Amino acid sequence: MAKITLSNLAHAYRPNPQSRSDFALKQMDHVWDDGGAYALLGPSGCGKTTLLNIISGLLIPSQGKVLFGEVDVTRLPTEQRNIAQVFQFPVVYDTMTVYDNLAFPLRNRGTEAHLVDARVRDIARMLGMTDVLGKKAQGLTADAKQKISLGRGMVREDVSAILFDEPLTVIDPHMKWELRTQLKALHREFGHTMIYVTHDQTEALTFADKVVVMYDGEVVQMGTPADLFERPAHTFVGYFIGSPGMNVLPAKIDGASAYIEGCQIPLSRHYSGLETAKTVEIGCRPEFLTLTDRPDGLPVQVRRVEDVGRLKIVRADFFGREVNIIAPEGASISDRQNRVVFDPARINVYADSWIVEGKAA
Ligand SMILES: Nc1ncnc2c1ncn2[C@@H]1O[C@H](COP(=O)(O)OP(=O)(O)OP(=O)(O)O)[C@@H](O)[C@H]1O
Repeated sequence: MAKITLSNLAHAYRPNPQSRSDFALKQMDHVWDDGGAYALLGPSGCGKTTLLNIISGLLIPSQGKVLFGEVDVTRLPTEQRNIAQVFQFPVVYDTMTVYDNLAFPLRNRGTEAHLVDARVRDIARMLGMTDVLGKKAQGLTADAKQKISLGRGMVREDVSAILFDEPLTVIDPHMKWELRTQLKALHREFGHTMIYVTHDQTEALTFADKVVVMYDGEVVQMGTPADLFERPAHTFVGYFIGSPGMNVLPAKIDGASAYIEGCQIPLSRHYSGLETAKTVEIGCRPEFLTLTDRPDGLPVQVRRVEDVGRLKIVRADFFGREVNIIAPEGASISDRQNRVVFDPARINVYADSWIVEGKAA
């Protein structure tokens, strides 16, 4: 296992990149902890695969270095990087038994038979595959085959990192939850450094200790699921994480107050120096807006209420913009509730899409 350092790293597919927009991966500096579980999360085309390919050795970056521990691997081919990889589609030998498939990476390295046996049985137990160890892979379902691929990825203890590229794509929806849970348990038990690429926020948030959110070739935030929820560093993280995402509204800020169409919204922190920003916005998650009939709330018009079981999502018009408000399951929503109140402690301020810290008010 190894710490992974990305130093001054950037990549352009075109030769002689001139401007920032020529880079599919914009310059980044990160250190990922030894034994950490990281998810690379972002929409299609944001650069996840480019970054993963640089880490796995499929791609040599146009700039910067990749270190595994203290070793510079930037130009080493994949087979010399001591990594395991799990892809979108199962990579298994159909004519071999499940046992032999799982044992393959260890036998390939000359591991002693009794150690192979112990490890294969351990992995099979964690994956719930003990009963099928003697069966040929041929004839197993796609789910079961992908479980074998996951197991093969995890079977070696001495890899620097395990890279997962959207590994649950072929898995039936009801099995996804189970496999995510198993992967998390495998990580807890074996402590590998893991990097998991996905565009699915649920997968990223349940699997990773740290989620690396990418947008337009850039890492816009690396944080725990709680960081991403509570303090999105960029408005994109606010939109992308959460269902529905954060409400982002243009506002004027004066000290510890935000103003929208002249209406005051109190803030819990004091802000200054925003005059030079091209855009100033406040962000507040639907969970921290309350629909009310209190006269001190701001005017809002309910357009639609979606009952999603555990809660209700209220879609409302707020000065010509849609805002989403989450109401409790049992809340009855009437015409009299035509006001909204923001929780001051849960409002973030953004200048040119990036969060502004502010000072204690
Ligand atoms: N071989 C290539 N040659 C030129 N441009 C490429 C190449 N591969 C990717 N790109 C471009 O680089 C950018 C990042 O692509 P990348 O595949 O890394 O994104 P991604 O986040 O993995 O997307 P997806 O989830 O769709 O796989 C995109 O604009 C893409 O068009």
